[in-house]
Amino acid sequence: MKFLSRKDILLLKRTLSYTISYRVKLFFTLVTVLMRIVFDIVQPLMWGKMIATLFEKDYNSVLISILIIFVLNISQSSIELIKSYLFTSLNSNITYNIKHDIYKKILNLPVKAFDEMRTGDFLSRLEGDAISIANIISNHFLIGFVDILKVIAIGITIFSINIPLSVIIICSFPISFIIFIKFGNILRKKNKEAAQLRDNYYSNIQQSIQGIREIKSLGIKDYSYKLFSTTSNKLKDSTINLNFTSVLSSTLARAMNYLSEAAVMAFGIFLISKGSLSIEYFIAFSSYSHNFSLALMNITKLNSSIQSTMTSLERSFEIIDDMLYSSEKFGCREVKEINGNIKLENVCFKYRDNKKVLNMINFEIKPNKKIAIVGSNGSGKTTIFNLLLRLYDYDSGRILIDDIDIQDFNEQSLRNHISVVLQEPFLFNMSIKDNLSIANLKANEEELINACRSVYIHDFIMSLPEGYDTIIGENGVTLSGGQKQRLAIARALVKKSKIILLDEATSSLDNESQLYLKKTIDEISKKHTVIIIAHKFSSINNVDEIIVIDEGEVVGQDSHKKLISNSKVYRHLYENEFKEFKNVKEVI
Ligand SMILES: Nc1ncnc2c1ncn2[C@@H]1O[C@H](COP(=O)(O)OP(=O)(O)OP(=O)(O)O)[C@@H](O)[C@H]1O
Repeated sequence: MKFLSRKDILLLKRTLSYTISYRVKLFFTLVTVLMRIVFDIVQPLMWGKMIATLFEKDYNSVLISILIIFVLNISQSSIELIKSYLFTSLNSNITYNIKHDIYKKILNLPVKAFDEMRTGDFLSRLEGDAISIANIISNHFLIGFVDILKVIAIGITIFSINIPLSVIIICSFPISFIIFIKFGNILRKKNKEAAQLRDNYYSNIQQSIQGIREIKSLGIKDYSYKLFSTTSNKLKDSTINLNFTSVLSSTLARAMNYLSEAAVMAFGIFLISKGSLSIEYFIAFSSYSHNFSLALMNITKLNSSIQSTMTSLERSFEIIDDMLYSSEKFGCREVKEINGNIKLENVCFKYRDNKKVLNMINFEIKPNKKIAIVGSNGSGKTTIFNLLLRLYDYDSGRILIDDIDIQDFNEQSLRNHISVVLQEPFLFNMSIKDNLSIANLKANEEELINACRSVYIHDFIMSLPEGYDTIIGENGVTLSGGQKQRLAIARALVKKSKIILLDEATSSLDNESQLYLKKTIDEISKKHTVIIIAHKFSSINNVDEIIVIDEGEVVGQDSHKKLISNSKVYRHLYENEFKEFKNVKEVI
């Protein structure tokens, strides 16, 4: 047998803290609950009284009783309506708050968390688990509290009517208690399994939607459908199994209740025949005994119900309370303006406990310079960007911007001064104007247009029917790769970032786009420090300097001319690209 552990109780306390902001609503909910209990006690007495007066042929009293029962029923329904509204409102508000807390934490999680967890895991916690927590409060705590009050109130009433009959009802309690304790552990385990299957299910859907182009072009729709069927089938079976187990435990406990209710009936009729119990009280008692054993059963079930939802609690609070990953930490220095000088001193970094990805990286980039980083695949170029953006924290060394350690910058300062433009930039499913101004809500129309002119995309935007108000589809599907990159650079300009990091698109750009991008980089580097991860040598012939990375180390920093004669690695990379180009020409 397993009861709630200390950790579980702490989690439940944390859950209860969500009701604090709704204490007025909670108070009125409890008032309606108390009123409902009063009705539950008065009504059976009225029925008993009515039937007793019917036997006595006192029709006036029968009519009065019917009227009272009618008024009671109407009042009870009205109270029930208010109670339902309050319950739903409490439940929805708490779910809303929990979801907010989870979402806020997700935004503050380090990027490492997203490397290790799947998007579906987050969705599953945000959707499935948050709702379960709110259910714990309304369905378990509140209804549990109601049942305790019911047991006390009805218990006092039935014991005052007849003690032996009341003892018979109570006899079923220990057995149903054992049933629920046993099932509680099983349900907790089954719930954990269901939560994992729900994670898989959400991850699978998210991957399929995100990778729909690959699924279609690879011709693997059947495979994707099969994967979906398998995960959703497993989730369906697990949900059916979970619900069946839950209903089975209630049914077994109910069977015990029916047994005690039958015993009450038999013994009650025996007492009536002996003249030691009136019909009026017997009728009232029968109704009480049903309500009483139902409430008693719910109390005994409380442990197993809570056990079964503990998994959701654990999973949600793992995120909310930073138990899986601590939130990102930034310095508190607000740096308003920077010149754009970047210095890396002895920087070492590894992603996990594997080999070093960057080893003793040292270089300096002066303000308003245009620098290219080159190196073979996996040499660590993107990782340098990741560290500059503080998406990951380096293990040793220092990164300085204008001689200030980037760990001292507060989040806003760092994010404002550095922008990154990825190979496939993410554009939001909204107008071009909104996509630009999302980075700086204070920017006026002129600033947006100037930014677009600098990246040579203004004329293209104006050629669109809706101009700057044109909605671009999710991920900017209506734009070409080059247009997306230029728009993303314009966004960085609107943001007024002094440092722009650009991961050049490898092969997706046509010649015209490449030319525009080159012109864009020339233009923006007059006022910004620009670092480009270059995948093609053709695009770096007019940069100020080139940094060569090899297996996580800087093996050269100079102009193209000097590197060609001094750096073996650079020469090798250059010749390789030239060789590939020649091979392609030969094939053509
Ligand atoms: N999130 C990550 N978790 C673990 N290892 C990673 C992660 N990102 C990159 N790596 C590893 O770090 C190394 C450097 O990767 P990085 O992306 O910085 O290389 P790159 O030079 O930008 O490569 P490419 O030219 O192919 O884009 C690689 O071995 C890669 O497998």
